[in-house]
Amino acid sequence: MARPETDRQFTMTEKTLIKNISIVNEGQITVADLFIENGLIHSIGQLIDHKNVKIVDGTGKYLFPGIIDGQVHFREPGLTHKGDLYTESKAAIAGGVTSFIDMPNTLPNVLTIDILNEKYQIASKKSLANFGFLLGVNGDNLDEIIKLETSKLLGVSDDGLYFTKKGNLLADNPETMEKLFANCKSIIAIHSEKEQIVEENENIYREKYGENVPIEFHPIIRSEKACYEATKRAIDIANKLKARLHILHLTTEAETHLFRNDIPLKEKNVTTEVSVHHLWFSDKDYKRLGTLIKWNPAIKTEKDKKGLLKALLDDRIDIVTTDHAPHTLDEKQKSYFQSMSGAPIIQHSLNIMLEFFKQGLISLEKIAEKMCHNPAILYGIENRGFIREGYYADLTIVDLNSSWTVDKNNILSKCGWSPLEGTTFQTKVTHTFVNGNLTYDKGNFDETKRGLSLSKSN
Ligand SMILES: O=C1C[C@@H](C(=O)O)NC(=O)N1
Repeated sequence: MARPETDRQFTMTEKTLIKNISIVNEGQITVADLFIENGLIHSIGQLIDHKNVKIVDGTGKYLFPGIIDGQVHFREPGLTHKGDLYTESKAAIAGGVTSFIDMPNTLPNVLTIDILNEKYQIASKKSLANFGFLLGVNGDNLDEIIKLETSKLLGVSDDGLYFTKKGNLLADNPETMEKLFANCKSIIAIHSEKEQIVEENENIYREKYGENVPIEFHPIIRSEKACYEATKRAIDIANKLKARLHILHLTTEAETHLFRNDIPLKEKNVTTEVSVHHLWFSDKDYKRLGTLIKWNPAIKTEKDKKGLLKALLDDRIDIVTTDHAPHTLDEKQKSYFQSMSGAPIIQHSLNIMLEFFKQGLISLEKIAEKMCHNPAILYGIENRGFIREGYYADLTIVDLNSSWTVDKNNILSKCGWSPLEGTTFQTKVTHTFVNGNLTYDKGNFDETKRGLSLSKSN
């Protein structure tokens, strides 16, 4: 099988034979051996006999393609007191995530190709996982963006830009959106909330409670209406202009009905995702966790949570992401308006989905589809996301019968806390291979290798 053209630096990785493992891939679970050579999956089959290789006994364990997380905020450059490309990629790998796509709301915002290239440079030196970056887009750089060869970009996005730069957001400017959608050839990933509606709601509650609005009102302020109207309008414009639209982190049951499941993912021009926290938490959790679970868009009701899972299972929702967004505890534990939105969660995303499996709510094959195969298809990522001979050996081994509890001592994200502290998971990631290198082995890291930039298939 031909080696992918993108990179040859991993020819030095050790040859490894994973023996007798249940391989979860492309709708099937098959017990087999898998041989890794030169960073790639060399062969899959029964009893492959190789000498002088590292052996990993997979008996009783499950092998997934490495998770591809389509939405993260690793904070570098500019916000590295919260997290950086080294620390957050390390947390990712402990959670079985081998590739990530990072959003443009770092500092400076990623509004030019130079800044985008700088992020790739930093990641190639620091990231333990494979990486891709979206170029930021808002009203200010729109004219520059549409002059670019956008088909070559992994994607463009407005996500999170409102944290560092007010005004000119896509969701509030349909004319800007139309111009972008008409001229952009890459995927356009948008954060879909109408800020005007949110601001009106904020004013109502500020008048009533001052700065100390109870957090329980967060999903009423960042309301279903704000989400639904923004998503509906974006889809209508995308359909009219034949743009390739991706709605990030869907949060309401109402919005799920705007998406189709009667065509294959490859043929969709409008796709969407759910982030794990919107499947795991609901508004019942605000009382217990307060602003620690303040996210934008907000965690909504039990009905929304159930509706999101239903839409994930019936393929109206295409992928699962984390929106991993570390902030320090100080930044989180503030009054309503002052508390930052977002939380670290990448280390536990596979555990969360496997917990749903344990509850009989989703199959292992569906988890692989939504966390591995579909992100690769959706972003057009070459030679990753599937367990196939000739593909990169990005692989995650899990033990489905091993309990552990999240606490401060086992959290790897730089911010050092998690909204999941005290949660016991019944499954454990035991090994993570990145480009054939056993980067994570039962709690120990091999930090000698760096991840590769994700390349786009045509
Ligand atoms: O979309 C986003 C961005 C993120 C962040 O903190 O960067 N936090 C959020 O709550 N939502």
